[in-house]
Amino acid sequence: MLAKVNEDLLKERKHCDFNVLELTNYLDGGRKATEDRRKLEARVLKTKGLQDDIPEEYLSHKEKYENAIRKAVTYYRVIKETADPNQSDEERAMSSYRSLLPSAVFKDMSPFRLHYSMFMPAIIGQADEEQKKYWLKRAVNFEIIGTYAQTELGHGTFIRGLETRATYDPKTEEFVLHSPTLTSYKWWPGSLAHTANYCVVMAHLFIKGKSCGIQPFMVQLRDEETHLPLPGIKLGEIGAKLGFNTVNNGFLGFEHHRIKRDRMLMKNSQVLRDGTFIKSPNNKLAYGTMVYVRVIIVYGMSNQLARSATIAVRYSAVRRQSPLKPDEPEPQILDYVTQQHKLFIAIASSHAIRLIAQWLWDLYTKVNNDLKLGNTSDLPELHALACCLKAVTTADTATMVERCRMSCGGHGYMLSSNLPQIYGLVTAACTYEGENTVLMLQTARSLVKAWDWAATGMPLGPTMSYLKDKNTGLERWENTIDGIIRGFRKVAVGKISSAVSSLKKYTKRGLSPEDAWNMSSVQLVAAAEAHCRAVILSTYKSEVEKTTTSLSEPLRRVLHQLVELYCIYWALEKLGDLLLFTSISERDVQQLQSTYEGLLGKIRPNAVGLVDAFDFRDEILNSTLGVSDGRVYERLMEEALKSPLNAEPVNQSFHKYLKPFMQGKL
Ligand SMILES: CCCCCCCCCCCCCCCCCCCCCC(=O)SCCNC(=O)CCNC(=O)[C@H](O)C(C)(C)COP(=O)(O)OP(=O)(O)OC[C@H]1O[C@@H](n2cnc3c(N)ncnc32)[C@H](O)[C@@H]1OP(=O)(O)O
Ligand SMILES: Cc1cc2nc3c(=O)[nH]c(=O)nc-3n(C[C@H](O)[C@H](O)[C@H](O)COP(=O)(O)OP(=O)(O)OC[C@H]3O[C@@H](n4cnc5c(N)ncnc54)[C@H](O)[C@@H]3O)c2cc1C
Repeated sequence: MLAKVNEDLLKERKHCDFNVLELTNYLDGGRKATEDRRKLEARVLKTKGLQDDIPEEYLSHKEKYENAIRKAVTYYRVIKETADPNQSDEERAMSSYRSLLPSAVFKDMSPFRLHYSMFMPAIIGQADEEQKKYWLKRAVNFEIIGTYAQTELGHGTFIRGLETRATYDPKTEEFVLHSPTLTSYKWWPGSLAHTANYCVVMAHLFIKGKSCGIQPFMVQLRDEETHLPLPGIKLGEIGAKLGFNTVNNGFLGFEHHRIKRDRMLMKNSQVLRDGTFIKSPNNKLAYGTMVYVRVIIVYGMSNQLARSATIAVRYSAVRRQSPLKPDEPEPQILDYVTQQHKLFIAIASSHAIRLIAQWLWDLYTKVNNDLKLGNTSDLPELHALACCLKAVTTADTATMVERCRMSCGGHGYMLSSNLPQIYGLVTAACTYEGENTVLMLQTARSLVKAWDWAATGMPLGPTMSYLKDKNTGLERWENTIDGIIRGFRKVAVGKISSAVSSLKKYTKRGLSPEDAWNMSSVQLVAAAEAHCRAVILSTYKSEVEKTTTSLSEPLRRVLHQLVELYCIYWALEKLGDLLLFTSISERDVQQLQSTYEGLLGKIRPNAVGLVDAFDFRDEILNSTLGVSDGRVYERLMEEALKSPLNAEPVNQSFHKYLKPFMQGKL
């Protein structure tokens, strides 16, 4: 017998005034894409062995890892079997980044995540053609499992400060890898501890006593048969963390470990047999894997935010609490406007971030194609954008996921809601792949440069060209989306101008450029954020306009409402900035506030439809609160009963401790 669907959810679905499937197709990129995704999900998720007998949270640290490996091999075997035979190795390596299927299998994260997210991208971006052909085939077929080891115990951010040495020995045509200090131990790489047997290691290359910068090396870590670490290689796990507990983050030290010359990945720089070093056309190309991951992280954020919003909105439609009016039944908590304020921005942000991610991916692809032709001119703009978009979208997502969790009250605190685990995953993204403040300062560096170029009439990249408009006069504020976008650009111009003035002020006082930079860095980060917000708002709006022309009128209307909600939300959030740098008036603000409240009311009847359209299977949500049938209380009880403590009516600790304690015998 089919389980009954919660009445409130049924009603919500009836009231939705747009076609939910049409939105799903739009989000997937077409009807066929939805069908293919659903088919793949159905096929993979019916595989035996992907489910947990005991919820992951009740396992020990060691059992969690072993269980994750058990599921990972089953999962990736099916993924291998379902791969499109017409795809090249490179396409197969890059095809997984949008899929949320792993979320259905791992409540935390796959211990093979780094193999896909960094190891294979590093081969593609750093290996020469011959190396790529060899290593990628082995990696795609899972003959080897790899990771990317860059961060050390002593340095994560400052890559040039990495201490692991690769010294070239021309006599034997080998590199000698060595970790001279405790702080030079690699520390953090996912899969490194007990999973990976190969690794791309970033190390400081020395030839004849001369530094040749940080370079990538393909290093075998473990014997392919016994899985024992090779001589001269020390490996281990770094211990329990806030999240990522099935990712197997590890440490790695080298003791004069020798590898052949052809193990340096030589797409960009090369070392010839006699030790001649051929420099890369641009020394930042060795950082290319990081740029790729920053781009896909943005995409990942939109997915994780969509998952969290789905859980919280469905729960809010089912949960009833405190009568609004005396003598009336308790309303669904989704009827509280404060609840709508917490949740609808998460839906809108997921849409905004998804479109930005696609746009950034297109730019990344273009710049990479240019690099193949030797043209590096757009690399700085891509780097500046990837840095600030990674930082702002991860920070916003972490804030909003946490807000989704809190919006579910006490039940949101349960691991069975999955919101705490999603928070654990997304807050990590604020740190990994470039700590957010550090990345914002990279964008600020480009903005300061662009500011000077604008002053001398030099051409600027498309996303910074608005800096040419140095008109500091306060033009009339316009309470429209375009007016808000112009306002945010004004804020960015104002903040960059202030930061540049601050740099000048401190250097005039005799500070070195570095100290002046450090003193101005709070303002520089604020300027980078303002620029990033202006880019996000304008891109979200223009991408929605570009991509919705063939959609039905009701769907277009709802997608435009989300754009409007998003822009006004941020205008109200950043009111102080707008008051400082634009001519917005109190009356304009009151009007924006009331439009915002009106928008919450317009979106309210479609809220469940909007999250249903993300089309997450229950397995992918993996949440007692987000279930599509809304039977939240039944699920909470079912999950509670799985607690190992409920297996016996009296726990042994009663006899051992409680009873003697209460009887004064202990
Ligand atoms: C998809 C769905 C999945 C669903 C699953 C659900 C999951 C939940 C959701 C998540 C989904 C996602 C999935 C992924 C998962 C991954 C797992 C974890 C992976 C974590 C891996 C790591 O964590 S791995 C280590 C990363 N570790 C860093 O990230 C170090 C930062 N540190 C630097 O990156 C440099 O240290 C730093 C600061 C630039 C200074 O570098 P530096 O000192 O050498 O450079 P300077 O500052 O002096 O700058 C000198 C000039 O270089 C220019 N420039 C600098 N970088 C450049 C570059 N890259 N490209 C071009 N140009 C560049 C700059 O703009 C200057 O240009 P100019 O001179 O013209 O001004
Ligand atoms: C879950 C997770 C997974 C990871 N996976 C991997 C992996 O697979 N491979 C890998 O190589 N690494 C990995 N890392 C490491 C990660 O890339 C680094 O932790 C990250 O780059 C930050 O470096 P850090 O830890 O040295 O922080 P620090 O740089 O020490 O940051 C500490 C503080 O110092 C500030 N700070 C540092 N430098 C500056 C500056 N120049 N200006 C202003 N403020 C500054 C930062 O803003 C921050 O507030 C992972 C990390 C995490 C958390």
